Amino acid sequence: MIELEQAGVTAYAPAQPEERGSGGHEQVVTLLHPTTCTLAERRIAVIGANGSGKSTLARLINGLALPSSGRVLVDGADTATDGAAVRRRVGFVFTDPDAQLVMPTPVEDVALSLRRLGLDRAARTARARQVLARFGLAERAELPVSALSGGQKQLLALAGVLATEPAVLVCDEPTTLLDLRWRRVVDDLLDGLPQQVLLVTHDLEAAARADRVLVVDQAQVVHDGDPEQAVALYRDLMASGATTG
Ligand SMILES: Nc1ncnc2c1ncn2[C@@H]1O[C@H](COP(=O)(O)OP(=O)(O)OP(=O)(O)O)[C@@H](O)[C@H]1O
Repeated sequence: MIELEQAGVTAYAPAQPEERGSGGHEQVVTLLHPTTCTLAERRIAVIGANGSGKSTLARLINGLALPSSGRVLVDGADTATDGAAVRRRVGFVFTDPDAQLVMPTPVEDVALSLRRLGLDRAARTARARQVLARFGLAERAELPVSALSGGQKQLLALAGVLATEPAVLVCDEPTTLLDLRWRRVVDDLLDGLPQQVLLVTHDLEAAARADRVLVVDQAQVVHDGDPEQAVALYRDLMASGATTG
């Protein structure tokens, strides 16, 4: 269970160039206004305009971003004071798989993720191969990661995160870089997972399949609940053209 209790995020932004000469100071900007919600549904989607605060909300959940006010709990563990426990529970998949693939080959990359399970090297490698097979990557286990297609890299990034069997999976636009075929593969995979999944997405079809949808607009959660209403509100916001990050 994910709990946000008045969790808000602010950051310091540099003064605008025209203000610097006249002694302009850094400004505090709000990336997410204080937000309270308890997320227990199995499939949760977060939608909203570019720059609205979706990634900030997602990053709060595994402690990649810490709240400037309030707190965030995952199964009772506070992201600010118990970050290691939170990261063991919450896997995070980035939009760009290159941001998280660090080893030369797929098998080594997945084996690296498995390190914290306390397995020895041979067991890690054997387990990594099993995981890769599940993701249709068995034949590519020893290829250079750079030789994989974008879709295969995204699957590999997902494989590495899911290999550690997190209780919660947070995905920040995991299909944005993919063609329709690979998007379907990843969508099907995410839909079939037993874990709780929080998906940040611009894909309204994927959002409509969720149990609960949060719409973020101008650093604020402006809708939390029914997927159909959420998608309609998002379309209205886009049509009005008033939305900015
Ligand atoms: N450290 C920071 N300092 C200042 N502004 C920031 C910082 N981090 C993010 N922002 C700004 O906060 C806003 C929200 O960013 P966020 O990444 O959460 O948006 P998003 O809804 O995920 O957008 P997108 O759909 O484009 O990925 C953006 O305008 C971004 O530029």
